[in-house]
Amino acid sequence: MAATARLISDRYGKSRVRLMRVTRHDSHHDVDEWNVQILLSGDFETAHTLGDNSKILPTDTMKNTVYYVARKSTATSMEDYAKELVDFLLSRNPQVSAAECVVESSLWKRLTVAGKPHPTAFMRGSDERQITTVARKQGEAFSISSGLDDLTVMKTSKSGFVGYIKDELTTLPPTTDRLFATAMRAMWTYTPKALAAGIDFNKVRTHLREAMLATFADHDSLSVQQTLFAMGEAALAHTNVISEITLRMPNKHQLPVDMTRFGLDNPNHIFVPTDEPHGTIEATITRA
Ligand SMILES: O=c1[nH]c(=O)c2[nH]c(=O)[nH]c2[nH]1
Repeated sequence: MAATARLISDRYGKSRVRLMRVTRHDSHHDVDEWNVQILLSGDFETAHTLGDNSKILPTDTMKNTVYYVARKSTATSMEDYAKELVDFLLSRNPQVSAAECVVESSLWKRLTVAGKPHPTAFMRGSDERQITTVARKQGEAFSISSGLDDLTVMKTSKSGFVGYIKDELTTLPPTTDRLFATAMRAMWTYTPKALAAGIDFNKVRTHLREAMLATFADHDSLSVQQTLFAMGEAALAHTNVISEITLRMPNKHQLPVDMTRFGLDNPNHIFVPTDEPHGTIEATITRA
């Protein structure tokens, strides 16, 4: 019988493989909590069309590989760990043409006990997650994007929004003094040149995060769009190891409460925090 359908693209793998890594130094321990996804592309057509699994590495084996490579690895960054995982899978599986690994790291902070950081006790940090996507095709170089998500920040000054389109559906009042709250996502792409030369991924991440947060705090914001661009510009100005950055900043509106009903004024004092609906502002920024 003639085929009635054709496979255009496919990949498969394991998602949400959770891993806690404890690095034991004599004086203290360090912990990393990672959520790993690994996806493979390659010669898998007959698995889809004929049910032939002879070229299929089971996703269960991929899950085991995540733990195996973590046990063997001495990588101090999730980027370097992900490179090892991708290389391990590519080198043992000629049927695989490309592998992509995404690692998301949750924050654990050292517990403070009697005013001192505890060497072996930790507290879950904020919702912020650190992210990396590491991919490689057989015989080619790595491509790596890293970033963070759900970094929730707010500023209570230097934010306004005026001069926008007004039509018969406009109800938003203009303001030169509002709260600006967001849970930002930022993903930046490393240049091939920097990747070939070697990168201290943890150091770059710390510095980019600080540069963006400093801009967020001090920027005289005429809109989320303008501040987002300024933050991306600051990140690019900070280091030449990245070529572009994509920022997404939901506008977590804080609505001033109408107090006139109670005979009170409200000089930007009492707000209702809202999660939804929220504005979504995103942009990708590169060097001019
Ligand atoms: O900074 C903002 N950008 C917008 O596009 C927008 N739209 C809106 O209703 N409020 C805001 N604020």
